[in-house]
Amino acid sequence: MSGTAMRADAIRLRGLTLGYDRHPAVHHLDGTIAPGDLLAVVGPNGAGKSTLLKGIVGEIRALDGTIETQARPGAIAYLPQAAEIDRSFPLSVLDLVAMGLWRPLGPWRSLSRRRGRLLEALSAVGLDGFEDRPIGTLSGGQFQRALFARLIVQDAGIILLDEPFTGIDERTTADLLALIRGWRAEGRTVVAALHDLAQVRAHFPTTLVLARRPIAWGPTAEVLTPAVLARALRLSEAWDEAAAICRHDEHPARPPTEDGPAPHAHDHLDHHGHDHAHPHHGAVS
Ligand SMILES: Nc1ncnc2c1ncn2[C@@H]1O[C@H](COP(=O)(O)OP(=O)(O)OP(=O)(O)O)[C@@H](O)[C@H]1O
Repeated sequence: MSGTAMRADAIRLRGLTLGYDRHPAVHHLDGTIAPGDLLAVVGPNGAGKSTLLKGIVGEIRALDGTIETQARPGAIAYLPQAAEIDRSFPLSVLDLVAMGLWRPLGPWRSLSRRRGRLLEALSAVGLDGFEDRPIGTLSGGQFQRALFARLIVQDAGIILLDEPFTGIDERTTADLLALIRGWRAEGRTVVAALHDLAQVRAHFPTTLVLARRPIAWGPTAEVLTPAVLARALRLSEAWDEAAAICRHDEHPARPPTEDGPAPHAHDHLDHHGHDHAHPHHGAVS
């Protein structure tokens, strides 16, 4: 980690639809993730949280709309859900952390001159002396610490975390949350998909509630209300998995912008909800 102040770039979502095989998983996303924000993305299972993070990092392409950021390639770091990471690969902890340097150095450059920086990152996550351990021998918490060390050496302005604390013990979670606070203090933007709402309330100043589309986005205390959460659950349950893509002019919503968030955006139900307020379902050709 450079330790110096960073100027992360804003991430602008405009009429964004993301999905798989032409079926939207999340749609009608409009808004701006401000530089230096610490944003929690919450919502029921299957609400589209992981899909949004994958869209921002460029792992999947937008089916409609755009994601705009001035961030250069490599300036966005991404921690996938633990279940998506193969730990059987025969890597040492140091090799794993060194993968954070691939973008700037390329995979075959000598790491010997960087060893100090890698060891420093391991020390920052409480893994002193673990550098030669095969990753398959680490506990879940230790492995997550090693992945955070990889994020540290990646030194990105924007950091996306997909359920970073699921299945992780309290002590490790507290240590990793402290690292995240440090990243924010350095001016980095952090976006995390999370399930623990108490944790969100305690540590994340801004929240986006997703239920296949944004239900609310703004200051956490204003957004995480029982009414918003009930609505997210209801809309998520009513989602039609086989739906095609909507035209983006079907959903005039007041998005959060740099001028100020819209914590109660989307005060209408759509065709995926119960009242079928938008009966058309035009596929985008
Ligand atoms: N690779 C894929 N191929 C097809 N559909 C997918 C794929 N990945 C996710 N989906 C679908 O997209 C929808 C949104 O899934 P996503 O993983 O983004 O939700 P989530 O909010 O992260 O859920 P969870 O909290 O359970 O992790 C779901 O219906 C899911 O089945």
